[in-house]
Amino acid sequence: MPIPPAILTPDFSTPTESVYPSPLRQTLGQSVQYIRTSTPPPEPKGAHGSADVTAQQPNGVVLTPPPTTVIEASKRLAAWTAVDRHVLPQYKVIGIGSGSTVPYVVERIVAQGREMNKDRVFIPTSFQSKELIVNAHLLLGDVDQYPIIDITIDGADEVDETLNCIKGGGACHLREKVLAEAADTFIIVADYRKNSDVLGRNFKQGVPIEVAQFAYAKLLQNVHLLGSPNAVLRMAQGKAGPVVTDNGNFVIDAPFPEEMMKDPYTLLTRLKMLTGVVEVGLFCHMAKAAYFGNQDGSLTVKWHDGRIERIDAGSSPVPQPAE
Ligand SMILES: O=C(CO)[C@H](O)[C@H](O)COP(=O)(O)O
Repeated sequence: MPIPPAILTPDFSTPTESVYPSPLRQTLGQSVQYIRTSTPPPEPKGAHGSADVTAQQPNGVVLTPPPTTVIEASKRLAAWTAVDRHVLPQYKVIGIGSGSTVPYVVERIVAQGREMNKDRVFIPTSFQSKELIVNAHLLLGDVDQYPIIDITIDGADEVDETLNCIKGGGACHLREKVLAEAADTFIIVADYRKNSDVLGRNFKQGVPIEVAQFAYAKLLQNVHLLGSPNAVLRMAQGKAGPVVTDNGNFVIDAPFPEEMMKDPYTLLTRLKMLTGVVEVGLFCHMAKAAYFGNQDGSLTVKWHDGRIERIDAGSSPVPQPAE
């Protein structure tokens, strides 16, 4: 096919610096009212949590709407405390997870100030977190530019007593796992509903398994045989057909019996051996700590070495580094 004449004209072939278009979105430091996200709005009823925190920035800019429910307040408490303790000034490459808790992480990072953030780069785990980063006017990078990350902070669907997690409720677990693995420090933030002893007790929908599209029917059969007879292909809402991930794959949700969930590492390795599986939403022994905001405004922090820390209501966020 002949090349259209417009492409051959000199103006189009060699743009110089002065002819590059300016970005359509504002750059770091310009004012913004809200971080826009695809996160659903907080549930309408329920009391405020006792988290005594506001989203007000020093310059008066409000970045996310204040939580209107205990659950939202708990998410924010966990996110803010984890950022205060773990996102240290010397950290320059920061992985941003996905889900409804992560906007509070970004909000708190923005509150560290323009000076602190101006030479940091932020790596997204999904379309959603890319939007969060761009809308907060932070510098966007990718894991292929920055395969070593100082810290990644992410949500979770459920966390057990030894910090194994189910992730992938938002179908982002492939990129989330890559960024968790690439990070020197991986921190989980969540509300109290995610704090569990055994995976699958609270999050009943099953282990999310991202699979190549053409292999899904065969994989469903295999996952049934492996011990999850009720495994299903995740269907989209607002679209006919299955959920398609940011990577163009399908997701199978596979609930397994508690006996199998008590040993998530064995289950993970068995699932990963199935041909056509791209990634499994079981994160085993990856997190350094998990922060849970509680209903009463306190926090529970589970550490990788088995320690469980309690932070009383009203004493957090406290900017005391834990490492
Ligand atoms: O794994 C995820 C997305 O794939 C999320 O981190 C997980 O679903 C938790 O989300 P939320 O913060 O909304 O509870």
